[in-house]
Amino acid sequence: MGAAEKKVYHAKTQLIPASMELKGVTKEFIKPSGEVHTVLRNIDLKISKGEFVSIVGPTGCGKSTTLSLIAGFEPPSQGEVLISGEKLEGINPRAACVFQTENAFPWKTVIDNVSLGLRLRGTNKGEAYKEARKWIARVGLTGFESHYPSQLSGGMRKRVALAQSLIVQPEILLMDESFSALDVHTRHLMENELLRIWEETSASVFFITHDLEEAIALSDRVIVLTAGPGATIKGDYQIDLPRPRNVAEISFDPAFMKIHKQIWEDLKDEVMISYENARSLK
Ligand SMILES: Nc1ncnc2c1ncn2[C@@H]1O[C@H](COP(=O)(O)OP(=O)(O)OP(=O)(O)O)[C@@H](O)[C@H]1O
Repeated sequence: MGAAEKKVYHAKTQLIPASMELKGVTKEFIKPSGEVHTVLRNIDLKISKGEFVSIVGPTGCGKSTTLSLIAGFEPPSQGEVLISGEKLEGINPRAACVFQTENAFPWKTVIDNVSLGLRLRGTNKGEAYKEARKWIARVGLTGFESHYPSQLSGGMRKRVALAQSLIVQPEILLMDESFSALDVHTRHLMENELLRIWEETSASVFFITHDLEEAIALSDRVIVLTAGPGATIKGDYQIDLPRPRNVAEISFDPAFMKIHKQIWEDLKDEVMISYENARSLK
């Protein structure tokens, strides 16, 4: 992205209302002992329409909890979650999720799995199948419409999961370690596939990963959470690497290495704190 374009991009993020926003969000859980466990403390985070934002942080710091708040699976204990400026109450209808585990129903064929979201929204079978075929083609699965998930590889099942989520044209795509179970080559293929499809849509993506390289390679911004309990945002990094990107190659770019070093300095400290906390509990 050139300097002029970058300026426009920043102006855009200021002018367009955030697609999703966490405003002063604290999340507490009650432990079985009755004790209050504060997971997130006073989080302020805005993600613009069309932005690709990844979140990294030590294990157990609250990344999935943040995703659950945006999805509306959990309400905040304090503060609010805004979706396109409106306070979220209950499940977020504008979001679709892709988790690490399989999304597809094993007893349904690829086309029935992919068309399901539209069928549940009342689209007739013919129309839903027509749209599903388009999405199956977009994720490179033409010819596999009648296969069952067990007849596909792990990477192909991830493609089904992507098509399943994207067919309903969500404004927000929530991804929780979606590719972490894949071998590195399939993972790079899927990451490139995701970027290609994302660039054709205006969806905002909130992506959880343990892998800092993956976060940088994919994202417009990388958020670093502190070690819990009571995690806060430690860093919010703009990733000004050119697009389109090839995730398998971008890590050789000197600009990539520079930002990686910078973010890792932040992340490393939190990983050490988390490790010390876990050791002191033993
Ligand atoms: N429903 C719940 N009830 C009680 N505690 C919970 C609940 N969900 C999450 N937690 C706690 O909140 C903390 C943060 O969990 P979360 O899964 O959000 O972390 P994470 O950063 O996604 O972890 P990981 O990197 O290991 O996937 C953990 O201590 C977890 O035990």
